[in-house]
Amino acid sequence: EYDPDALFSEAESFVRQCYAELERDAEIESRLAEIRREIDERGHYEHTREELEHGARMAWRNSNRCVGRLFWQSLHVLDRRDLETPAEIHEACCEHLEYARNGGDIIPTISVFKPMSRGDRQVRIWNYQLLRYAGYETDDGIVGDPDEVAFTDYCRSRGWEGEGTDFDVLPHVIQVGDDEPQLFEVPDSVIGEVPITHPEYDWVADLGLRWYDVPVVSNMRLEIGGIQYTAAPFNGWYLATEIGARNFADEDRYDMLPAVAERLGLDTSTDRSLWKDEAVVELNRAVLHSYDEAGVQIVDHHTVTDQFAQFERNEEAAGREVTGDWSWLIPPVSPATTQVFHTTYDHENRAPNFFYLESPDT
Ligand code: HEM
Ligand SMILES: N=C(Nc1cccc(CNC[C@@H]2CCCN2)c1)c1cccs1
Repeated sequence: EYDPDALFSEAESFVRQCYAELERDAEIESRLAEIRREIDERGHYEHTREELEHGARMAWRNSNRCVGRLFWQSLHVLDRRDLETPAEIHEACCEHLEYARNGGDIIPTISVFKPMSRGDRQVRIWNYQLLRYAGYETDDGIVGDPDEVAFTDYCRSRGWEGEGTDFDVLPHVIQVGDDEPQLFEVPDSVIGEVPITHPEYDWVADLGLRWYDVPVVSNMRLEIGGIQYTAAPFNGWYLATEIGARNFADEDRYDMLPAVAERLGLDTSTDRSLWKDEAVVELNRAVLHSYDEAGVQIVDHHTVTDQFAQFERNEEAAGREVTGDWSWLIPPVSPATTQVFHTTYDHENRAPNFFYLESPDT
C-alpha cells in the first residue's frame, strides 16, 4: 500500500536530475534531507515553484508520443496548487484558455492544480480537453463529435442541454474529492474557433466546418518525483493533420472525406482512384489556410518533423538520449516524406512524465 521509502526514492532521483540540470548541485543534499523529514512527518512533500516548473518541462521532454517537443524549455507553468473549489478551478481553466491563446500567438502552457496526497481530496477534470464539441446519438445518426457521445450523455444526465449542432462546446466537469462533479458552461469570451475555408475551392466554406483554436488536454496526470498531479491541463498548438486527417477524416469522427471527394468530382467508386488521398490532402490544405487566415498558430507535418529532428540534435548535444513512440510521432499524412519515419526510437518511459488517468466513471 503506501510506501514512504518508495516516495523518497522517486523524489531523490527527480531532485538529483532536476538540480543538476538547473546547475544547483550544491543544494541537492540539503533539499533531500528536507524532503526526507517532510515525508517522515506527513507522508508527502511539496515541490518548490522551481521544481514544479522544471519538472513539468522535463515531463514534456519525456513524452514519447509528442512530436512537438523542440520547445519543451519554453513551457509556461501556472501554479494553481492553492485552489480548492470546483468553481475556482473552472475559473482558472478559463484563465488558462485566455492566457494560452494570446491573440493567436499560442503560448504552450500548463496549469497545475493540487496533487493527490494522503487523505487529501484530489482534483479531477473529467473533460478530455478544455474545449471539445458535444456528440449526440439521434435517430438519423450522430450529430457532433462521435468521440464525445458518452461524455455528452453524462453532461445531459446532469441537466446540461446543448443546442444540438455539430459544434456545441461542452461544459467543464470538475470534481474535488468524492463530491458530485460540478458542471460549468464555458463562457463565449474564452472560446476561440476557426471557420474552415479553402485557398482555391469556395465550396469548402459551404460544408460548414469549424474547429476550436487551442487544444488543452485535461485527461492526463502529471507525475513528478513520485507526486501525482491528477489535474494539470496543458496546451500547445495544433498540428494541422490532427484536424484535417483525423478529427474531420476518420469514419468514426466527422467522416468528411466522401463529401469532399464528391465536391472535388473524384471517382469514389474505386480505391484505385486514390480519391481518399486527394480529399485528405485538400482538407489539410484547407485547415492550414483557415488557421493562417484567422491568425491562429498551427504547424504542418513537414515543419513539425523538421523541428523534431532539431530536438533530437539538441538532446544529443545535451548528452541525453531521445525516447519516442514511432507509431505516434509519424504524421498520418505522407509519413514517409518526413525524417521521423526513417528513424527508430527507444520507447523507454522516463520520469517525470504524463500518464493516462483511468476514464471517469461518469
Ligand atoms: C507546442 C506545440 C505542440 C505540438 C504541435 C504537439 C504535437 C503533438 C501531437 C500531434 C501529438 C499526438 C496527439 C494525437 O495523435 O492524438 C502529441 C502528443 C502528446 N503531446 Fe504534444 N505537442 C505540442 C505541445 C505539447 C505540450 C506543451 C505538452 C505538455 C506539456 C505535450 C505533451 C504531449 C503528450 C503527453 C502527448 C501524448 C498524448 C497521449 O498519449 O494521448 N505536447 N503532441
Ligand atoms: N496538438 C496537440 N494535440 C494533442 C496532444 C496530446 C493529446 C491529444 C489528444 N489525443 C487523443 C486522441 C484520441 C486517441 C488518439 N488521439 C492531442 C496538443 C494538445 C495539448 C498540447 S499539444
